[in-house]
Amino acid sequence: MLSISGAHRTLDSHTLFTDLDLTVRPGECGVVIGPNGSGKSTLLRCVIDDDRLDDGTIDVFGMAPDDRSPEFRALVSAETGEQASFFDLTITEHLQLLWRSHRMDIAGGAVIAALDDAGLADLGDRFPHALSTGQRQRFALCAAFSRPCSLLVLDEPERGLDTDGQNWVIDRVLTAKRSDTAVLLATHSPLIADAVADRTVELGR
Ligand SMILES: Nc1ncnc2c1ncn2[C@@H]1O[C@H](COP(=O)(O)OP(=O)(O)OP(=O)(O)O)[C@@H](O)[C@H]1O
Repeated sequence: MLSISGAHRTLDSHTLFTDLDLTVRPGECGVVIGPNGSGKSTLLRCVIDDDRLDDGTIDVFGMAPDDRSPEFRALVSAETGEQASFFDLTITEHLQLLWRSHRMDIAGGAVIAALDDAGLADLGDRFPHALSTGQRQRFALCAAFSRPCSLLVLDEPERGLDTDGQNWVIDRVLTAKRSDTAVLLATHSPLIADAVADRTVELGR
């Protein structure tokens, strides 16, 4: 379970959120909405230990956010638009590397099937820098969706995606929920929010 309690964060003397509580149980999706600059990414960054609350607590399946901890990183799969890539590895090789790190079986056609599911079946031999914006986003999400986790954190997964791509995101989030993954998602897409949210937090009000 993800439990955010009494969360407070001020940046440059501007309070982004205060006394914020949010609980997301396994199989549920918490959606964070609000205008540009309202603090959605900041909240998600606090959950994955890219930023720290000024006050309050975050509990991720019994752990405080700690990106130095292999146990914490095993719990959380995040796509926040800041993925680095190797210049000379194809997207298939990136996925194989990620899956090996999580002790997943890369034999057989599972990697190809995951790329196919993301609409990238014909692009497995491409380098990430040779993909379009939407294709790169599909690849980043494919990586986040395909590795095991207890909490999936997605920051504006709709970035660069066409309507088919947004429906794919919805499908993947609903699949994650069915497998008892907790999902925390920030979005500007009413299509995605309405389809997946069990509870919604609105920032900037
Ligand atoms: N590293 C930083 N240092 C100072 N201010 C920052 C930093 N990162 C973000 N901010 C500011 O914090 C506020 C919240 O930013 P954040 O990215 O969390 O908003 P957001 O709701 O995700 O916005 P968007 O919808 O545009 O993605 C903004 O005013 C932003 O300029």
